[in-house]
Amino acid sequence: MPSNAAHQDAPTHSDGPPAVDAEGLSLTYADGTEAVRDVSLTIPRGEFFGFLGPNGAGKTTTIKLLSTLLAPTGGTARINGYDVVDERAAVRGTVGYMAQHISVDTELTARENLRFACEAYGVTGGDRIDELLDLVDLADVADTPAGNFSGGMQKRLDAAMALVHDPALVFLDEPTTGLDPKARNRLWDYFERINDAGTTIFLTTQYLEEADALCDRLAVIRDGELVADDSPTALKRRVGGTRLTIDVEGDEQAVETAARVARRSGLLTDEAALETTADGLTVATSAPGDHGPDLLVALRDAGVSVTGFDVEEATLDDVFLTIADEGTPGLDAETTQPIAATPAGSR
Ligand SMILES: Nc1ncnc2c1ncn2[C@@H]1O[C@H](COP(=O)(O)OP(=O)(O)OP(=O)(O)O)[C@@H](O)[C@H]1O
Repeated sequence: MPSNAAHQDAPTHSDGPPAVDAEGLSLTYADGTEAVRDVSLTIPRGEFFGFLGPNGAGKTTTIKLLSTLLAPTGGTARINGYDVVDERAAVRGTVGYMAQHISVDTELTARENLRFACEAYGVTGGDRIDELLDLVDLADVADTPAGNFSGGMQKRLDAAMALVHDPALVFLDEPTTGLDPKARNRLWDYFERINDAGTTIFLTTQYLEEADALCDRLAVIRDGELVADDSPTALKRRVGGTRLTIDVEGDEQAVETAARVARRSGLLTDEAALETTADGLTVATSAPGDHGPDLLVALRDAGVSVTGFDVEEATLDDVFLTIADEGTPGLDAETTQPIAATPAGSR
């Protein structure tokens, strides 16, 4: 536990005020760049929250505002109940920050790096170090210089260093960029373990697959403004959720017959979008279970011969691409600006 008195006020990570409660948060840099504009966001304790957006959208600036590294030029934010301007020390006692760039000292061993982080946070007692080494699977190499570690091991050590004071909320700024899939998967496990233990996680990532696998909720920022805020499933539903593809035997007329049967079957809910293709039909729907099998039976009963059937789940990539192509259909009624497709490149 941290020595910080403010943190000790919070009985457990799951109790108390929201982890993040921001209202109209804004930051304009000295050169006039409006990096964060009027961002309002509430993150309940214990949530695994994903913050997405293209390069330069304002993700890191938002994290810096929420972790008190920058002071807002507008709006307010409370972190675990503490104000980011008036109670900076208290906020810092309740948050951990894993920055984009690895901050481990490669000359020091894993244990020495953690000891150093403990000193920086004023944390006493060695138990926490062993616990963290175990948690990130570095106990066996605790006394090896971090310079001998792989990139993934250094990232794991870096993450452990952000946790020495047992923060209620941890910011992970693109923690897996540049790692191979195996190392990334290991870090995912670790982040899930931290979250399962009650720590709120605020993750920025360039990998939509990562956001999809880990996050309870996602917000998307573009040009400093929030343009979407929902669960991954809800975001996918809003761009069609699942796509059924049904191929039928015969010519254009057979396809038209199939479409007519499907429309009249009473099986398609209002939100389902049916389109004809050269080979048959596609149905974009958020409730595939309600349509698929019964629809096939209805077609067969009407004498339509089905030659192929496929079900494809929408991905977050579809969400991003749809937003880029069409503006922000259904994502946020008040939004006027589309966001770009998956951000590429790294710092
Ligand atoms: N110190 C600074 N002074 C002026 N402008 C800045 C400064 N830091 C960042 N910016 C600008 O603010 C905007 C938001 O930058 P920020 O780093 O928050 O974006 P980001 O979403 O984290 O991007 P990335 O994915 O590339 O890390 C960008 O236009 C960036 O160029």
